[in-house]
Amino acid sequence: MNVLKVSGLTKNFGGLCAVSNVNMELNERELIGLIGPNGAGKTTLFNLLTGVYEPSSGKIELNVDGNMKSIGGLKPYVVTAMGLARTFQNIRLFKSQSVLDNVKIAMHKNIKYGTAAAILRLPKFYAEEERVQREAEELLKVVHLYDKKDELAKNLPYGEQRRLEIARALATSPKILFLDEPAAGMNPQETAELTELIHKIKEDFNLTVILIEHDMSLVMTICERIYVLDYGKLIAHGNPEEIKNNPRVIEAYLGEEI
Ligand SMILES: Nc1ncnc2c1ncn2[C@@H]1O[C@H](COP(=O)(O)OP(=O)(O)OP(=O)(O)O)[C@@H](O)[C@H]1O
Repeated sequence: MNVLKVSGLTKNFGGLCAVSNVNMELNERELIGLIGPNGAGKTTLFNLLTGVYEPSSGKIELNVDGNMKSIGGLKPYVVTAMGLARTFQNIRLFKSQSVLDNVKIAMHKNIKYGTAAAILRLPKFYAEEERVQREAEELLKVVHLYDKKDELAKNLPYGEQRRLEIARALATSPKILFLDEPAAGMNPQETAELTELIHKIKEDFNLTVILIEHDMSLVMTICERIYVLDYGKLIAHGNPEEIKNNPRVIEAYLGEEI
């Protein structure tokens, strides 16, 4: 079943067509790769799908309880509340907050007490705070950061900051998780661990995952389907074997390395 459907999606920046007439379908519990050379339009496509940019034209539809609803042009916080969560190419954390607080802040949309309960410190407030604390700690265990929960985010090594971003995205209870270059800056050992982690969270949280990545070992290991962008246009789509052997993709992006 489609969870997200993209038809004729286009984004122009002045005279530049960064995303051009893209069609794409994401199914339930799929792990999808989005690859292509620098400047191909991958991040722009993520920005369109997650409400950061308004499309110049085309349609983005999300499956909401079995009905496809148009979400193109909705604000990022609305799209997040509908179940789309993402991480960014440039890590965005509250650097001077603790690791645990970073996750708790991301859970705010799920907090179920009102302002009065918070000001008056009603029992509901404490019960809810306890639940948030417990769930945030569980998420930190999932991304193997529980031992670092009291450290400031800025003091974590780069690879751990990327995992914390994933925990923050999971804290919004997504249906679809968008990961923008999750392995950037990681060494091969960290990349291998991340590959396993992404696969595990997809299974455990029943997620559809779409990731932008230049590390082909990660992409070819875990992605079931891959879309390839070049100069804003989709030039190929298929399983890893088909993509590795596609002459157009080899010419535009992969070269002889795969
Ligand atoms: N806000 C913007 N205003 C103008 N041009 C933009 C804007 N954002 C992106 N572009 C241009 O759109 C094109 C696609 O950029 P984008 O960042 O989406 O590519 P990418 O495939 O994610 O690249 P990379 O792999 O280097 O991250 C580039 O030519 C870029 O310069």
